[in-house]
Amino acid sequence: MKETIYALSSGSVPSGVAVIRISGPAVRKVVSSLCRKIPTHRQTQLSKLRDPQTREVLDEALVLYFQGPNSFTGEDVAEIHCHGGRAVVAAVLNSLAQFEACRPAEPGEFTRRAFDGGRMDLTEVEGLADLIASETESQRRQAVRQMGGALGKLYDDWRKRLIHMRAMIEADFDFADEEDVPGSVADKVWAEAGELKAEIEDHLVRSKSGERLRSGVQVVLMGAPNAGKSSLLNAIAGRDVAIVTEEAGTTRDVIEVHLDLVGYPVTLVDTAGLRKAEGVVEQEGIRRAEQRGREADLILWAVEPDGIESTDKDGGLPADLSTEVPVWTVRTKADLETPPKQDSSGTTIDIPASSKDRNGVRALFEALTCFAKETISVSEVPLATRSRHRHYLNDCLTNLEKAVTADHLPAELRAEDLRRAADDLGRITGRIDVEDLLDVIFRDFCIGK
Ligand SMILES: Nc1nc2c(ncn2[C@@H]2O[C@H](COP(=O)(O)OP(=O)(O)OP(=O)(O)O)[C@@H](O)[C@H]2O)c(=O)[nH]1
Repeated sequence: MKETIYALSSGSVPSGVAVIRISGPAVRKVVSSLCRKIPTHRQTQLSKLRDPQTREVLDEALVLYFQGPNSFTGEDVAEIHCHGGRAVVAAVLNSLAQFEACRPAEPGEFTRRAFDGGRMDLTEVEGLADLIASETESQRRQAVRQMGGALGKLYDDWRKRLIHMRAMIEADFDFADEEDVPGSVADKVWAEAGELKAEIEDHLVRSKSGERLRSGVQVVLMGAPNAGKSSLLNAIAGRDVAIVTEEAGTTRDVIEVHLDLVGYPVTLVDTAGLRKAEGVVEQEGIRRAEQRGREADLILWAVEPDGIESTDKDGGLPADLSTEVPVWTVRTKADLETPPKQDSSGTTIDIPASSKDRNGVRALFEALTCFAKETISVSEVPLATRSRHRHYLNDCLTNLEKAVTADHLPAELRAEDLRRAADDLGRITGRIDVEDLLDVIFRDFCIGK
């Protein structure tokens, strides 16, 4: 018999209220032992919780019961909303441990059971994980939509269309010898497959912003040592995230700060100053800095005013970076500029900013907010949000392309490519062999979810 699992599902204790969740076939037995009476399906019941052996009262709690399959996991589920004191929670968990059929849940195990029971597809599971991890308003909105099944439905619809196309082609060659089946069925199918391919391509292009919304727009601060990068990071973040000293080469590793710019997520990254470094640690820091620069959506290139001698000016922005990634020049330490320079009105954005008197920091903040908005452009249509989705969508496109263009090949082979394309979409929603993926996906969940 399947084990019944339990876990503290609310945050860390102590807290006002703690929620302990139980799921599995022994739920009715456990609940009736702890609080005598099982609540009506989906209704709350105020109960005295008692130790199953000693019958000592542990707490007075609200208990909810969801009869399977109409529950989150699809199994019988109970939730105990008790007081969130450490001793209370420990006592309730200890009581649950006394039942032979019960054991503590693994991270994400409730959701895993919901997936195994067909209550959620994989994109919904990922949406739920994203919702729990969401830090900004726009991330929350996207996650809610995905958790509600919008993305999974899109892929399921596409998959059904492909399955239908394949059925039409197979019917066409089954009846190829019969004269009354019009030969144009196949032509129509290949035209439809071409249309679907264009839809998926369009979806992939727009989904770049879905992925960015999930992970945050990557803005990387680069420049010579001592140019004022860490100070700028701290000034934009409004707190001391990075260490600032007068010594060149202070920042050795990559430092990240997650910002919520009016609802848009931005990851601002401080990096080691670029110069011809001698030491192994600094060289590695510079290698990491350049790597992050390559993955960036935007580089903020920090440049000190002329005449300041603190900077090693022998390292520049590598040429491949300045051509591949948009670069804004930020003239740091603007308070030291004499006389202050005028804003340049060239094609590159040039922003003077002083971390000391904060002049220009506001303007930089606003420019970054606009950049994040443009990069993310929150959309009402569902977008792919993970590289995993992108990977299978690309596989699907490759198979569709083969099917559509191979008009010199027998229809059986082309129909097989349609099947492969449908399977690729099935892998995104978890309808097709994804066993090896599940551990990776559920590993990100916390215990109790
Ligand atoms: N006057 C003035 N000094 C600044 C400003 N920003 C930074 N500094 C000073 O410049 C020095 C270097 O600043 P950091 O922010 O550590 O520079 P960095 O580019 O991160 O340096 P590395 O980590 O060595 O690459 C420190 O002494 C700061 O106090 C500024 O806006 N105005």
